[in-house]
Amino acid sequence: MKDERNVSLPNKAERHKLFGSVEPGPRSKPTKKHEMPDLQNTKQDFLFDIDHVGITNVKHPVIVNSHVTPHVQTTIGTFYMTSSVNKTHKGTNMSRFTELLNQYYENGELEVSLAFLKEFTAELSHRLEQEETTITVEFPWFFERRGPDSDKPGMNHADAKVTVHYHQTSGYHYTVSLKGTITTLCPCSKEISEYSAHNQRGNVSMEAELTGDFDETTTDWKLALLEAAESNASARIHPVLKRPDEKMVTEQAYENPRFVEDMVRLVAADLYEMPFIQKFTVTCQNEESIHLHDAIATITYDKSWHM
Ligand SMILES: Nc1nc2c(ncn2[C@@H]2O[C@H](COP(=O)(O)OP(=O)(O)OP(=O)(O)O)[C@@H](O)[C@H]2O)c(=O)[nH]1
Repeated sequence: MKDERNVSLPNKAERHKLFGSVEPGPRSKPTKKHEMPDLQNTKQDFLFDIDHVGITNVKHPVIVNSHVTPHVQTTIGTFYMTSSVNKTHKGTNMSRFTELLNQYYENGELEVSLAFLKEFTAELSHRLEQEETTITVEFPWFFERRGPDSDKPGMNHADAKVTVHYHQTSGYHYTVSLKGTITTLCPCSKEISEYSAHNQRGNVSMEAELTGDFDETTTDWKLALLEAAESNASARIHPVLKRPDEKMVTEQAYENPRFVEDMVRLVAADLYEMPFIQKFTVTCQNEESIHLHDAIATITYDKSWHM
């Protein structure tokens, strides 16, 4: 009996034609770079200066250094790279962003440090002949976490983000962010219930503007922000917990109940005490275990308000 599933295939070129591919049409435009019009470099009055123009959502392998284990990690960075454009220029030269990124990568220098990003933004500003450049890199940061009793290790992670803004006359400006995860136990539930208290996974997001003299060789900003969130939580999150560990974190959470309001105020106090932070925003969002909705609280504070 004939097998209906057997088909007689035309070759690949014929298949492409079958599905709509056509022969190339006549070519009239130049193919050599020096003969091509360079629209983005047109100079005339284009009405407005542009604050930021460039490329975003660029994924690239990067190296992250950390003051805790693992000290060096390769991860994926998502880049946002822009320059200013003066109103006398039509546009920026977008190929130069990824061209420079690749150049640093090939030289083995593509690490997410303030030192690297300072060099990158200044070089980009020079190559684009523009006054200001901004680079933001978002990346997952991994850190080892051990069980509180068993000392068994595992890997946790937090979402990190760093922005360096360069201006040819006023210099550099740094902003860092970290979103970490914690346990919170509800103080109200503990107070009113005969037994137990509901608890939840809380997400603490911190964004901080660093002072110009911040020294990344002595302070790991990722670790400082993580500690601000975790040390004020009902309990830390762990990848590996044996029963004695589980008992410890459960009891610790019961002894340290926190509302979202408590969390943002306690984290704000720690960030306020860090001399290398100029301004910060902290948000705590709890994935409530007794609701479908989340609870949320935010504080923004600028130390210059009270100078
Ligand atoms: N300015 C601008 N460029 C765009 C836009 N959309 C795409 N392009 C990019 O234009 C780039 C090519 O322009 P340039 O980077 O100036 O290329 P080029 O002139 O050959 O490069 P240089 O010799 O370095 O000046 C490509 O990388 C495209 O991605 C846009 O909206 N604005």
